[in-house]
Amino acid sequence: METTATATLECRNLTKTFYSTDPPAQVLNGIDLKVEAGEFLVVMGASGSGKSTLLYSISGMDRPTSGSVLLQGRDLTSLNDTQMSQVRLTQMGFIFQRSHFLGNLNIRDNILLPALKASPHDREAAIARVDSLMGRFGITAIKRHGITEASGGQLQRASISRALASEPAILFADEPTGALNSSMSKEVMDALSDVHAGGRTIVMVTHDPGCAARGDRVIYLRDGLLVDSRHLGTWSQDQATQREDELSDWLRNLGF
Ligand SMILES: Nc1ncnc2c1ncn2[C@@H]1O[C@H](COP(=O)(O)OP(=O)(O)OP(=O)(O)O)[C@@H](O)[C@H]1O
Repeated sequence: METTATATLECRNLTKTFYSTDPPAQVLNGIDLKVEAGEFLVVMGASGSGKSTLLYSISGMDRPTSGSVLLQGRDLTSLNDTQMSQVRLTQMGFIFQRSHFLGNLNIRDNILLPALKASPHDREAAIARVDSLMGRFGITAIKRHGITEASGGQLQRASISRALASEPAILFADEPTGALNSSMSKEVMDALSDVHAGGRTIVMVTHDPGCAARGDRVIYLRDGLLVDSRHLGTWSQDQATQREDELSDWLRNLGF
């Protein structure tokens, strides 16, 4: 039976200041957060509140100024760049608002590439995983297509397949539906709900209460501080509207 890799993620007193501006920009001002194994955590807040900076700081894409980040108990801030790259490659998956794919490779080879890099000695297994993921997310029919021949929703599902192909313990998503219309957005969120149901830890930044309603818990940032959070419990499609309405009320009260 397939076991899903999953991990806890914890940050303690996390700060981030960008010194490239004058005056320096203090963007994260001491964030304490624990994401449980298998949890789907959503990060919300007004534009500029520090959501992406938090995501980058806890996923090793950028280094925090101070504080610690523990992935399954291991402090990522103590790793050098090579060690951090290896953790990102083998234990983390990433999805962004716009997927970046190589134009000279078809969709399947784009998905396969990082999986082969993560486990170069296990080519057959990587191919089998990629084909299985493409089937699971409904994109097998376009596997030999070029990047320009896929819709935005298909590309984001390809992006999710690529992120999962190396069997990461945690998936980070930064506005994964930000560039999609509502039906494509639903396709992508259905795929993420499916990933979550499989037990993987997910941390997602979004502006959209409908997407946020998929999570187990939503945290709200203001000026680089975690000012409130809301537990939603397990997602169910039947309660989608109710969950979104409740979240929207909560967000309105927070001034969103
Ligand atoms: N590399 C950088 N150098 C200087 N300032 C930065 C840098 N990256 C982000 N910032 C600043 O940090 C603040 C927070 O940015 P961040 O992208 O984390 O916010 P956000 O909440 O994700 O916003 P949005 O919803 O608009 O994407 C902004 O004021 C931004 O200008």
